[in-house]
Amino acid sequence: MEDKKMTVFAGEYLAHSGKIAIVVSRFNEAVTGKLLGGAQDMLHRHEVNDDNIDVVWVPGAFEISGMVRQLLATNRYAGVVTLGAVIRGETSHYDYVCNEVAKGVGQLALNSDVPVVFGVLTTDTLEQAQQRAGGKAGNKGSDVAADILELIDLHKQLANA
Ligand SMILES: Nc1c(NC[C@H](O)[C@H](O)[C@H](O)CO)[nH]c(=O)[nH]c1=O
Ligand SMILES: CC(=O)[C@@H](O)COP(=O)(O)O
Repeated sequence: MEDKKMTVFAGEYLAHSGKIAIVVSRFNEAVTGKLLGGAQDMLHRHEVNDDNIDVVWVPGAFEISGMVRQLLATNRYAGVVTLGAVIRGETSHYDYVCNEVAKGVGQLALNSDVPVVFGVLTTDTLEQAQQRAGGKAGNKGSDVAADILELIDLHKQLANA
């Protein structure tokens, strides 16, 4: 998949303006680990080095929102990436987890001056998740890492307007 054209200044900007946090859930780690790798690879390719990337693991997608809230409160980050994989099981638990993580991350993104992106897979099957974590449907982690860089760029432009 061709990379979206990005402003390479992001790496330089981050060096002076903050870091990027990646909150990733451990549940379905075989999938979320690949999302993380995709996100890190995308950031590296846009000159964001590991000194400016903080990776925070949480048990499951339900815990992502609370951790994002804590990280935003530090005022240390120029952007926050969330990564997870919620895969439907036998019960309605899937629906509750999906609803809460989507609602929580959405509210945080809406109420924060720092961009927050949603990279949590919500799939019916493991195969669907695998396809979106480096399979034939691409890598959602890579996609949202590109999105956070674009948003950081936009926020910088707004701040300088
Ligand atoms: N079933 C999945 C979960 N469930 C766990 C919750 O996210 C949470 O960690 C637990 O309820 C304790 O609060 N989490 C996922 O990320 N993906 C799933 O498929
Ligand atoms: C998304 C979930 O919580 C799900 O994986 C749990 O599986 P089950 O509904 O079979 O308990």
